[in-house]
Amino acid sequence: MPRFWQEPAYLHGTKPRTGVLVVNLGTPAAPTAAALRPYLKEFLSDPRVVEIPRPIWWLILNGIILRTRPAKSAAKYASVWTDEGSPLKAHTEKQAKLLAGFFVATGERELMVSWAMRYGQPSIRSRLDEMRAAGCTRILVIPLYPQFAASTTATVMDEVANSLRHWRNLPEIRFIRSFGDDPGYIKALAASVREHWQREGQADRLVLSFHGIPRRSLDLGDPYHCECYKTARLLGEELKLPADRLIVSFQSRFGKAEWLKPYTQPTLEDLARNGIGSVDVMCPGFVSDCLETLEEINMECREAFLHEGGKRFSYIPCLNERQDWIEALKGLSVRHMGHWLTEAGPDAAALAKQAARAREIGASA
Ligand SMILES: C=CC1=C(C)c2cc3[nH]c(cc4nc(cc5[nH]c(cc1n2)c(C)c5CCC(=O)O)C(CCC(=O)O)=C4C)c(C)c3C=C
Ligand SMILES: [Fe+2]
Ligand SMILES: [Fe+2]
Repeated sequence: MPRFWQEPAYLHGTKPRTGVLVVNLGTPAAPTAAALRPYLKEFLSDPRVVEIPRPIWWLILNGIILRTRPAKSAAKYASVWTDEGSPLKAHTEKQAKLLAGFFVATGERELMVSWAMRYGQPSIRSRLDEMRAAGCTRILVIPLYPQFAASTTATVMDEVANSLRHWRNLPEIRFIRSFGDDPGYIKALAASVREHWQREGQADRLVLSFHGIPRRSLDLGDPYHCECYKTARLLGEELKLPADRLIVSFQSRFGKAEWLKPYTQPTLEDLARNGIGSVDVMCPGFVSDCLETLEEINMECREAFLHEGGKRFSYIPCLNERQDWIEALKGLSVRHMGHWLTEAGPDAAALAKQAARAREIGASA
């Protein structure tokens, strides 16, 4: 009988390899209209991102948006592009490498840490394939969105499931659903605010600007809005900041429909008009600086605030490569991996039996 079956190492009692995949939104390959078009097409074709019925949305997307937006967005991307490429990509890659370093430092050498983008490259599917080739039988997926939204976190879950449709022998999979109330994440945010205050002094208001979603998503039950407010409350408590000094707003409105309010830019303009001279602005819904923070907040919103009479606009960067944040990410990963770090695969015995049976009947396991 030909030996067309193969026993993987984990059937012989070796601890299975575990993969940790951090995933961010995605970004164009270059700050050009030609690179923006396929990125925006993939992103905005996702029915979780734009919920307008398909024939109508297809016409709007292809007939209007993909003709006009790529050039406009490319100019914005060009204003924040770095020698390392897109800021979002550069930060995500560094965060994954630092996380891997933390695991090596604490002796978890069997862990494979990788990063992917939900839209664009490197794709989730290609990274999962690499993990399979490396022998990972357990995979923890960490969408880098602190607050859950169907248009972000759930799309990562969709894409992981889609990718696994092409596998036969599936790994164990876990997702970190959200971490907007994780004490490590909140403490890292609070530390970055305190350090900023020490350097630059405290402004009249601390504005927390989160990425928006359509108002309709909230009405249909999306928990994102509540999770943003929870993060804001916990951060305010950690900073012992009186409630009237803290303002929550939502940025990056897309399209004509109503989105979560209050909108960030009009909020900042109102503050300036009402005599609030200085603001500290931070974006806790993004763990990596990107177009939406560096250009929309630190350029467009800064200009709008100063134009309306504001005196000092101070942007507090995202957590990026802060050590306390990477430690928080490690803590989150370890808690979610649970017994994976200490026990052999729970189904190793069952798989061994299955392989023996397959050998008996001459089938492929
Ligand atoms: C942090 C969470 C995010 C949510 C929620 C979100 C929802 C959402 N976004 C769009 C449309 C666009 N977003 C764009 C950029 C962008 N969005 C996020 C994060 C969230 N989006 C990030 C991190 C980025 C920056 C990417 C980068 O490369 O730096 C863009 C592209 C830029 C542009 O043309 O303006 C669009 C478009 C929708 C429709 C939506 C929810 C329904
Ligand atoms: Fe977005
Ligand atoms: Fe934007």
